[in-house]
Amino acid sequence: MSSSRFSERLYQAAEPLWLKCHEHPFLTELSAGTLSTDRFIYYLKQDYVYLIDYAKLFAIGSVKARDVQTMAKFAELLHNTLNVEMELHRQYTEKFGVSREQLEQTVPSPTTVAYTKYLLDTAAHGSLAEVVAALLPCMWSYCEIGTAFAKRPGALDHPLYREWILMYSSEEFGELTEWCIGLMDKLAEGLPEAELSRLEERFIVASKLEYMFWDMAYRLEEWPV
Ligand SMILES: Cc1ncc(C[n+]2csc(CCO)c2C)c(N)n1
Repeated sequence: MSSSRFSERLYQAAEPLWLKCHEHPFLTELSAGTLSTDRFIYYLKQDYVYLIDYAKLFAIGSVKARDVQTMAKFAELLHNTLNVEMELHRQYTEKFGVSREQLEQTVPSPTTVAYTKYLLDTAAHGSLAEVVAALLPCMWSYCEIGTAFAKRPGALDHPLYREWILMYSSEEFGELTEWCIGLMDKLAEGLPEAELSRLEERFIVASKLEYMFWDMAYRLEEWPV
């Protein structure tokens, strides 16, 4: 990756935050197969309602796109989120006796509200480039986590966490992430520094919210009142 690419600047700015995610006990325990199931179920339920809002971001990306190819790619991502990623969550939670209705009725925690509303605010008020900057850490960081975990000895042997790791380390998911990174670079081309730093801010805030999401799940966060 050439250093002139805007995505490289984003990566460097977010790297310390992403490393903190890799070191978070939720993820180190997940990759070691020792994460408690109550934490994992809590995460899946919160992530399910998170993904409902996140999917809307792809729909809005499709609306804001300037060409049919980009529209189609966002539609593919929307389809993938609703039917592949959320299906994994439905299958996982079914094993623990949580129905689809219960999943959909999950009360979003404070961190889930913060993250999803931040994304939807970007979609409502931002340019297509801002939307892509805000959604990219979610895809890119999961791709990095999935790929790193798949290489760890024994990580794929765990009967519960295997499917999760396989999904995020899959080739198809890697290609979708690469496409989003490429789109970010294309949209950033020729923009003035003031605009670029606005994009960087969206990317960094979303990266911080990614960290907070892992932490929320580990703490089984509840509303204080
Ligand atoms: C908090 C949180 N952040 C990122 C993802 C990962 N993710 C969300 S949408 C999407 C793209 C295609 O479905 C991916 C990879 C998640 N599940 N939950």
